[in-house]
Amino acid sequence: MKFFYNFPEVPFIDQSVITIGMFDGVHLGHAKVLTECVKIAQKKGISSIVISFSNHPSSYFNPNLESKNSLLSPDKEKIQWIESLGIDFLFMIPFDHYIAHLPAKNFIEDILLAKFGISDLVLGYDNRFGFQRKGSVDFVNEHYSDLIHAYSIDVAKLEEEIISSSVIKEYLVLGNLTKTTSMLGRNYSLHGKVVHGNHQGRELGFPTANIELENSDKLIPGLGVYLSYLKVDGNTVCGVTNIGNRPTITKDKYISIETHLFDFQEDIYDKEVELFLLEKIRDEKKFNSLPELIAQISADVQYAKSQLTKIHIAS
Ligand SMILES: Cc1cc2nc3c(=O)[nH]c(=O)nc-3n(C[C@H](O)[C@H](O)[C@H](O)COP(=O)(O)O)c2cc1C
Ligand SMILES: Nc1ncnc2c1ncn2[C@@H]1O[C@H](COP(=O)(O)OP(=O)(O)O)[C@@H](O)[C@H]1O
Repeated sequence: MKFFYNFPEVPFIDQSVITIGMFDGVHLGHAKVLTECVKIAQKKGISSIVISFSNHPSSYFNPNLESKNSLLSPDKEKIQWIESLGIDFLFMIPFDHYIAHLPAKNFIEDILLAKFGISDLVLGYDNRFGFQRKGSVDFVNEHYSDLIHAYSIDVAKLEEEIISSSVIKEYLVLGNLTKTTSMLGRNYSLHGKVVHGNHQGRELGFPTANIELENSDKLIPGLGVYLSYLKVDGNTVCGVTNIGNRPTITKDKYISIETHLFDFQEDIYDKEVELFLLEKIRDEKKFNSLPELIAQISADVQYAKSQLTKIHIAS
């Protein structure tokens, strides 16, 4: 797959199937839409194109609502997941004044037709595009049916609940990894680098790899202790992760993400890692003494190890 951060200046291709959307998280609902694009493209022998945005439309309309603007999948991850579904071209354009005010008619005529020779448009059940969200399957069928076949993809649900990026974000904030995993179709993960902490973990008997996130826009799940595994140097190592401000030791203002890895003694400072979260074990707590914190972490480790006997983690 090839990806670009701007629309091409000149006509790019003469026939294509296109979908448009933020696709944050590339969850199972998104996968249905993207897979349909690939299917149509293969059947017709044409290219599949995704038009997405490098910033969330909500960050344009509500720039101050930071929590709402965090992403399940910043660019790098979005590119990876969209590519894995077989899409040919991804355009991640800034959601700016021009895009926000571009009427659906111009979106279709100046971009979809002029630059990409669109023959098929696939949209999710509630997907809209163009100024005031006027662009839809009905709009295309009404005005452009001689040029474009427009398809709407059925809503994807999990146990009667609509799968959506905002619902997944809510589950992550609540620490519900079971729902998150089922809606994403994979484990939620955080990319980052192992950095130095206060070097206290070792003294407590539980060294922790402190992870600095690669992307500050990435949504951090709710504070607490999680059953998890870490990919480092091509190896998969299980452990327990604390996400929080460590009220027992020092109430940090910032949130730290730190993982104690099982049966592991290596120095992994400065390594690039991917941390996968499987299950929330408990909320973070302020203990009255260090021995109480240590006893609780021991219990967390014991519980996590017993859970790990019941699940398979692909290496
Ligand atoms: C599994 C696990 C659970 C933890 N739970 C708590 C907690 O409930 N409350 C707390 O204040 N700190 C908690 N911590 C954080 C420890 O206080 C932290 O690991 C210690 O401050 C070492 O930090 P360092 O890596 O910067 O040296 C937890 C850490 C781990 C690994
Ligand atoms: N079992 C382990 N789990 C996590 N990190 C480990 C482990 N064994 C060794 N390490 C290394 O030790 C570091 C953590 O030690 P710690 O005393 O908690 O220091 P820091 O406060 O800098 O994180 C990790 O970053 C990693 O390089």
